[in-house]
Amino acid sequence: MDFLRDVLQEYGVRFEESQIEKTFRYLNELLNSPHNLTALRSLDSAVHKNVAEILIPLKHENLRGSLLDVGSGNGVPGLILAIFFPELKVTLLDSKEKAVQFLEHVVRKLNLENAAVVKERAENFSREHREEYDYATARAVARLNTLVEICAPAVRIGGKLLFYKGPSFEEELKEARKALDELKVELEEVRRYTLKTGEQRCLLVLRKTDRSPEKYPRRVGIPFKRPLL
Ligand SMILES: C[S@@+](CC[C@H](N)C(=O)[O-])C[C@H]1O[C@@H](n2cnc3c(N)ncnc32)[C@H](O)[C@@H]1O
Repeated sequence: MDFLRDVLQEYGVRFEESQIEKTFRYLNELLNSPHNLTALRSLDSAVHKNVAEILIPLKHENLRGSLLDVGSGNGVPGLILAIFFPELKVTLLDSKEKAVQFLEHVVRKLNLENAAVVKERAENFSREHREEYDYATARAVARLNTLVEICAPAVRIGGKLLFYKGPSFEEELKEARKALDELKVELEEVRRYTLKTGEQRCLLVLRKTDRSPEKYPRRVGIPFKRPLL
């Protein structure tokens, strides 16, 4: 736990002791999970990539309201955000059974009252929950044009989409022009940062400016197979 505390302090992330304890329990569950839900094998890299990477670009914010994490998988970023922003109500969405089982197990073990797990495809969920959420988040789920299509319809006008990306984000932004335009989303800010591991990361902050047309998202699989270009 000291290592986790030290790393977050080095990055200037503020925390309470109970959040460190919950995060440590989560990381242990993840690294010992029989479901093989992470490529990370050491606590060291998990602290940087699954915790610090998520909190660094949000360290000056106090997120509150409702948040939909699309393709939560091993719980990143949704579970971490639920731990560090207790005033957020987080929906952890994934379509895979083994991810959902793991997420439900961790939510129960950590007694995380502000997180709920849903097994569904994002294309269906966003269509059924139009304009409901203050935030949508995702990491390592799809390219930006696909993400915008499957996430934006669930976000309210004025709400934000927060996407964690690597150095290829500029190319993805160019490719997503049509998707942003069609789904009524604008790029607000790019928060770039470097992890102590040397990796360059960024958080794309986008804002929804108007209702997304009813025809989006298209049916399951199409935003991935035929992304808006
Ligand atoms: C590579 S994992 C990333 C997990 C986590 N977000 C992270 O950053 O480590 C991608 C996850 O997205 C989920 N996923 C992909 N497409 C999806 C969709 N259309 N609807 C719901 N979940 C989806 C997959 O089941 C998988 O668990």
